[in-house]
Amino acid sequence: MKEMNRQKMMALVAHDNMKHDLAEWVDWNCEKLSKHRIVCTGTTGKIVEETLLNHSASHHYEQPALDITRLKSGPLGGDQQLGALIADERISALIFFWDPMSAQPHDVDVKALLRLATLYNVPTAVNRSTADFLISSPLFEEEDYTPVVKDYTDYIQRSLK
Ligand SMILES: O=C(CO)COP(=O)(O)O
Repeated sequence: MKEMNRQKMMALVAHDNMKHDLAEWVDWNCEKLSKHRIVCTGTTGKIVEETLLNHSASHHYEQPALDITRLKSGPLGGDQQLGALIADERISALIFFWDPMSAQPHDVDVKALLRLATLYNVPTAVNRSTADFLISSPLFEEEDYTPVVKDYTDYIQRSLK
């Protein structure tokens, strides 16, 4: 079932060398992000939550109740859990700062996550500039915009000899 656009389900993930970048981006976009539900892989989620809470404390305003779901850590299955949410069409956007300079033990899971995001036409940002474009797009706030998922009926009903 699709999530209501009014409150999106934003998936945020970063590899270890990119977590600092993601934390800065989250800090910068705190007010926009806090309005939405957030789902993260385990360690990323801890940093995202801390960043959002620190932001409101240091800017002296009351943070709206955060809705952050922390999945398992990526290498322990978190990428796959997130992939399952994408396959269920529950993710509105994926911000995934993957590390282009380090091999990951769960590289196949990373690839699978990015593949499903592409398959299900999930708006996906894999670096900060694209994440900036995504979150500042008028379509991001558009309640009626729903990415079209290709119709795979022919594939599902293909005849197998
Ligand atoms: O490995 C990851 C994405 O592939 C991220 O996992 P963590 O957020 O648990 O570090």
